[in-house]
Amino acid sequence: MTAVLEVTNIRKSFGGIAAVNGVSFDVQEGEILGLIGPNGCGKSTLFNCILGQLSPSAGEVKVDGKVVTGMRPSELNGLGVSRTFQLLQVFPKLSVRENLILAGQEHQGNMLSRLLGPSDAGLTEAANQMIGFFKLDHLANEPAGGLSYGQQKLLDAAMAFMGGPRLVLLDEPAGGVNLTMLADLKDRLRAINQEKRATFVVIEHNMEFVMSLCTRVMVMAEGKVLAMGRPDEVRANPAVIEAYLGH
Ligand SMILES: Nc1ncnc2c1ncn2[C@@H]1O[C@H](COP(=O)(O)OP(=O)(O)OP(=O)(O)O)[C@@H](O)[C@H]1O
Repeated sequence: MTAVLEVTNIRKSFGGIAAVNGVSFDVQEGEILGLIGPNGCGKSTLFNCILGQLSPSAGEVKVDGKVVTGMRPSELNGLGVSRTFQLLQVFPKLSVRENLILAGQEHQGNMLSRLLGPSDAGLTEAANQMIGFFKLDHLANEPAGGLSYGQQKLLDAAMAFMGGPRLVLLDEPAGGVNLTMLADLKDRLRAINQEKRATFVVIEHNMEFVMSLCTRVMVMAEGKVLAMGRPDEVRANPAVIEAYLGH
């Protein structure tokens, strides 16, 4: 079976600092891989190297067996790779539905259809489905800026799933989200993973969220992989406890 994502020996240095120092892992179809580690250990840099925001100093990235190292984010979108950022990417003045339509257009990456096609690019139905799926029906016509922070994070996650991506990289989806919304977010991510067979990689500092959502967890420390395994294995790993969980 071919992995959806294969990362081999990725390195990225900034000046003299090796932010990512030889990281290899793969993610199988339908998996939810958690990526944890202390601040500054290289998680975001690794994401950015996989997603074309940064070009790695060395190493290779494959999606569905195809080498994509150094591809631009828009090209990766075309291959069904999507992401969220640590900071919200919603447009506050646009409604929830309009934000979803815009995200869908971006994933289509086709400027010509954006300019020449219908104004919703034929995406209203897909946006409505996503609104239903993420239980945002009562907010569909509200400007995103009027939503609570947790609701905006839910919308931000929903936007990454427009266009039915094969692989989604989520950067701190639970950051700053209150407990009630956290349960909703986890529930929705689980459901979309199961129903759409979407594969995720999730960077997250909320340990309870990661351990209960993910099928496997990778721990990074100082630019390297410290541990990889099922949540219970990682929790019990003495090196992980020493480097991270214990603090
Ligand atoms: N553009 C950059 N220029 C110089 N150094 C950088 C740059 N981006 C990241 N770094 C450095 O690379 C290292 C890894 O940072 P990175 O943001 O990837 O860590 P992280 O694990 O995502 O941290 P956090 O959990 O705080 O988001 C840090 O030492 C950081 O200061």
